[in-house]
Amino acid sequence: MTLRLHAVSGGYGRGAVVDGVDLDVSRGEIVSVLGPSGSGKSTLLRMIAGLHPLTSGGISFDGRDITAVPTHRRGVGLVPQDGALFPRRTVAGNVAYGLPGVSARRAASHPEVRRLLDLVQLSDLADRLPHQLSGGQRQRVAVARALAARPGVVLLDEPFNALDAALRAEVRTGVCALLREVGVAALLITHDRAEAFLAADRVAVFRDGSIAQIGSPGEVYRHPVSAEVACLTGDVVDVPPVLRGGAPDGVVRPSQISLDPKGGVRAVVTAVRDAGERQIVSVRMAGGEVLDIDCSAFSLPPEAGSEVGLRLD
Ligand SMILES: Nc1ncnc2c1ncn2[C@@H]1O[C@H](COP(=O)(O)OP(=O)(O)OP(=O)(O)O)[C@@H](O)[C@H]1O
Repeated sequence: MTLRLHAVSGGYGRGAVVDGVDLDVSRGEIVSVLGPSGSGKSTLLRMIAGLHPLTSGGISFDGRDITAVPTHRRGVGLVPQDGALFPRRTVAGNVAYGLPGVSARRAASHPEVRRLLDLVQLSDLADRLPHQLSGGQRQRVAVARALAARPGVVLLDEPFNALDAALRAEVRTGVCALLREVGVAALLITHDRAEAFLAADRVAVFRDGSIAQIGSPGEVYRHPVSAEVACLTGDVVDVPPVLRGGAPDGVVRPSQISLDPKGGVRAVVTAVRDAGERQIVSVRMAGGEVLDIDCSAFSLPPEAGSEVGLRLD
C-alpha cells in the first residue's frame, strides 16, 4: 500500500545531508517536499531511487524492503528537472526506454507505448524528436517514460521549473491528476510554495536534512510548528500586541488582517499600491508600527491619509 521511509540517513562523506527521515506515502497520494536550496531534498529522492546509498535506516514498498534492491528493480520512476529526454530518440522511443525488450524503432506501434502516450495526450507526436516539442510536452514525455515500467512510486524533482507560469499550472494539474489516476505513491520536490500546496495531498517541509513538519496544506499553512516553518511556507507579518488582542503569540499571515469598516484597531493609511491581482494598503498604527494589508484587486481601497480599522481573523 505504501512507500515507507524509516529513519533514513545519508550524505557525502562526513555529516548527514539527510538525517533520520521517517515518511509514509500511500498509493494515489502526492506528497510535496518543500525546503530551501541545499536542504537535502534531491539527495533524499536519489536515495529512494537507489541512486545514493543510505548510511542507516530503511526503505520499503508494499511491505517489501527495497533498501538494497538495485535501482532498475525497485519499481521507482524518476522525473528529473529538465525531463532529461534522449535527444536522438523520438517521443515513442523515449517512452519505450522504460520498457524492457521494446526497440526504439518499433516503439510507436507498441501497445504499451501507445497507451502511455494516450495517457499524457501525446499520441499525435509519437514520431517527433524532443527538440521539436514544447517544454510542457517534453515534461509529459518524461512522465510517460517514468510510468512505463509500471512503478509503484514516482519521484518528481522540480519537474515544472522550465515552464512559464501558465503552462506550469496546466502541466502540473494534468500530471498530478494522472499520478492519482494511475495510483502511484508520488513525491514532488518543489521550491515553489504555491505549487507545494496546490499539487499535493500533504506537504513535507524539509529543513537541514529532516522533516520539520508534515501535514495537509491547510494544517501546515495555518498551524506551522515554528516561525521557521511559517517563513518557509508563506509570508508572515509582525503584528503589534494591540492588534493581536488576547490572541497568543504566533505566526500571522498577511491574509489574516483585514480592514474593518465598523471598528477594529485604528490606523492611518499611508499609501495604496495597485499590484494588479491585489492592492496593498500600507497603514501606520498609533504606536508607529507600519503594516501592509492585502486587499482584493476589486475592492475600493481607502484613500491615503484616511483613518481605517484593522481586524485580525
Ligand atoms: N555529489 C555531491 N557531493 C558532495 N556534496 C553534495 C553532492 N550533492 C549534493 N551535495 C551537498 O548536499 C547538500 C544537499 O544537496 P541537495 O542537492 O540534496 O539539496 P536540495 O535541497 O535538493 O537543493 P536544491 O533545492 O538547490 O536542488 C548540499 O549542501 C550540497 O552541496
